[in-house]
Amino acid sequence: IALAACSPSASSGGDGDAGAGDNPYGLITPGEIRVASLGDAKPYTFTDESGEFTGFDVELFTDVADRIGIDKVVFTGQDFSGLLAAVANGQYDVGVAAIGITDERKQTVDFSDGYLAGYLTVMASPDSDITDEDSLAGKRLGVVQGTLQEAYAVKNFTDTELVRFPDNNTAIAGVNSGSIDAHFLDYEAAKEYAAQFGLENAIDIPSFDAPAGFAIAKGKDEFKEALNDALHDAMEDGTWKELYEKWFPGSPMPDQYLPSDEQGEGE
Ligand SMILES: NC(=O)CC[C@H](NC[C@@]1(O)OC[C@@H](O)[C@@H](O)[C@@H]1O)C(=O)O
Repeated sequence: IALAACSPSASSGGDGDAGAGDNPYGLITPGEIRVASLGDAKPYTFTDESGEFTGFDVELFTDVADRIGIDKVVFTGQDFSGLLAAVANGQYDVGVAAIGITDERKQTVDFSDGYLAGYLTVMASPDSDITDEDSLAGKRLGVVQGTLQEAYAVKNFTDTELVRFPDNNTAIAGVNSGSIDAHFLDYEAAKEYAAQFGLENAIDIPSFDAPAGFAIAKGKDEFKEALNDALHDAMEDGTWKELYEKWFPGSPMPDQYLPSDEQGEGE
């Protein structure tokens, strides 16, 4: 992968340099944000029938970008396994794809504050006998390479044969064809596939300790701080809540991202 010829922050030099003024966030192309995303992680990030990127994460990030004065946001689909490296080496300004914040990933990239805490889901066909983690022993379980699901399964499902896929679509095709017994993916994406193929959630595992965040290259503190301020504004004025209800109707809503005067109320 050709490293970015010269990262804009290098070319814009230190403070006071005219360059820093027109590219304070060290963007690859001033005035435009290049986003590494996924095409098939509906309803978080996906391409709709017209090929446009959309979904909860896409609309939240686009709102945040607008708040920091950047209205040109270009999304590109990637395999998840290569996404963080592509952000770290300057091919993209940010990664947006329900990317859970973990210490291990923080060795490669920096993250914004968290914006979505939910569940990891093992999904299988209705006639499967998978009902809990123990019943996965001896089974073939799909995981998308590089995901938290892969790391969790390696650590916890030691008697299960893991089959790695580049993306959810190919893994779900594996479940439907019977070549694997179940697939391990994100809760809301599982709900979409359940509706589409009559598959079911067999196990839901909380991932509240690894909320999704926007991934950016290390050392871009001005960009990170601007994203965080805008993200918190979007939570405080109810934009986050509106998008959550639009894209995850009926799902339990974590209250830490609601306007402060709505926090602490019932579930
Ligand atoms: N887009 C993907 O396939 C990402 C899969 C996986 N997402 C986990 C997660 O960020 O999904 C959104 C929320 O539920 C988070 O709590 C969760 O850790 C990961 O970060 O590895």
